[in-house]
Amino acid sequence: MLTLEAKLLTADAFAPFGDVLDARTSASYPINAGRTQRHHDLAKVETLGDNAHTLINIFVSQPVSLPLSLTFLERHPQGSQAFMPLRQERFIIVVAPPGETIALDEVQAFVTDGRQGVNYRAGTWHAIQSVLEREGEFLVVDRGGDGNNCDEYPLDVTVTLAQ
Ligand SMILES: NC(=O)N[C@@H](O)C(=O)O
Ligand code: NI
Repeated sequence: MLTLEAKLLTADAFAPFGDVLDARTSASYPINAGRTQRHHDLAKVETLGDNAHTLINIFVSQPVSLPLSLTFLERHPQGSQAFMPLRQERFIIVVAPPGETIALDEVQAFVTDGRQGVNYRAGTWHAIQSVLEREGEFLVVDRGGDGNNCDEYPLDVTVTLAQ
């Protein structure tokens, strides 16, 4: 059993796994006669394989309780997957670098602050959507197309919040 304390999410710490989406820290430029700031091209959407195309989805998730017990991580070998909260929900992230196996010492846990989203790059091992405290509504951008795009890796992980 692997026990992890979730750290506050930062772009640097998350860099091996993908991108952090955050309008407070990303560059932007004015459009629409200055009425809008465009935070442009924040993450790389990957859609690989036959008939690959981008999906725009909304996930409505029920909250998880802490400590969070996981029995597997999953990956999407043919595409990235982005989660952006629509109502400033916080969520737990558990990730491991892409690869055919997962080294326990490479598994990391994070918690978002409500204004952050993430984009898992293709192949990054991750826990399924785990929103905290209340029902969460997330814009999700990921890959549609032919073939399998979801592998599971059995792994027992318990996650708490760092005090
Ligand atoms: N299965 C699905 O669409 N969602 C998962 O990939 C997830 O990361 O929540
Ligand atoms: Ni996923």
